[in-house]
Amino acid sequence: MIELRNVTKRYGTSPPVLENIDLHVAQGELVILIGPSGCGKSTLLRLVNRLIEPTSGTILIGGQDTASVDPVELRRGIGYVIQSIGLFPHLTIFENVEVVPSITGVSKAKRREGARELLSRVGLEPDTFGGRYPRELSGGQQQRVGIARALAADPAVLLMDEPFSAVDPLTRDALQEQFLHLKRTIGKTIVFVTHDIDEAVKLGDRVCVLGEGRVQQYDTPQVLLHRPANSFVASFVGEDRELKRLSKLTARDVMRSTSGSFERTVPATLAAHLALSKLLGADGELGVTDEHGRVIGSLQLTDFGQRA
Ligand SMILES: Nc1ncnc2c1ncn2[C@@H]1O[C@H](COP(=O)(O)OP(=O)(O)OP(=O)(O)O)[C@@H](O)[C@H]1O
Repeated sequence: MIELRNVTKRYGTSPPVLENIDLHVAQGELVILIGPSGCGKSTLLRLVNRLIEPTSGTILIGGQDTASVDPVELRRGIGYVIQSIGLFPHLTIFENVEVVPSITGVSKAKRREGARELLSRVGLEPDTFGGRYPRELSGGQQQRVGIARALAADPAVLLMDEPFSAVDPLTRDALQEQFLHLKRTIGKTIVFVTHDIDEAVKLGDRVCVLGEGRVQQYDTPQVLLHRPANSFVASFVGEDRELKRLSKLTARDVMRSTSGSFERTVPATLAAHLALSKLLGADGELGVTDEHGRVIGSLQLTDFGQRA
């Protein structure tokens, strides 16, 4: 769906920020861009919607070279959500969400219907929030409006630049959960920038680690955490990477199938890192039970290092 072919970007005469980048994002995929500050994450995102132009190389969306599309037209088909939300302060929440549909000539009734639907989807009750102004909303609520606005033009592609980084950890957690749910239902291709590895692991179908102008690794979170491609990635994902990896799995994913009776058991749906914690407090072995309480497997320490 989105393809970068041999893309290089340099600002002025400085060394390239991005050098010979090849990257493919499949239709409906959520790809996370992550890397140290200044490694070119936002630059890569802005190249996709042509807020900036590559020094060399080609960027395709849906097989079409973006250089051949009028930038304004291109951006109309790409939702863009940034950290400093950029809602219009003098417009109501409804009007903010309806900005693009009103430019493209959608009728007022249809616009409002769409805005109501989108606000509900991002967890804002339209009757409560639609008539308010941005200053009357919390940071997290404003961020939700930003997402609703980006979706209002029904773009095939969504670009998100650290959308949740300006809110407190609890709100961020709630936004992430809701966003995951939303993502499953909207079927958009999403490129999402973050500097937070936990967010990357939680949200990404695949994670692209950028550093020193190059793609250091582009893999699923599981592979990234279990088999970092080099020391740069290993140090970036952190010493606790195996625990992070387990947090994405359940007891069912790591158990060996067996029946029998066990003194201590955990449910199959328990996150694997929590099952490990229980195992460390138990003596040797744990049973794993299904939703009816039947033993379907067992866990030993050696089961936790196997899978990626
Ligand atoms: N318009 C510009 N002119 C010159 N240099 C720029 C410009 N925009 C970005 N840069 C430089 O390019 C590099 C990459 O910037 P970019 O914003 O893409 O990084 P980033 O990975 O998104 O960083 P952060 O995580 O800190 O937001 C930085 O060294 C930055 O100073």
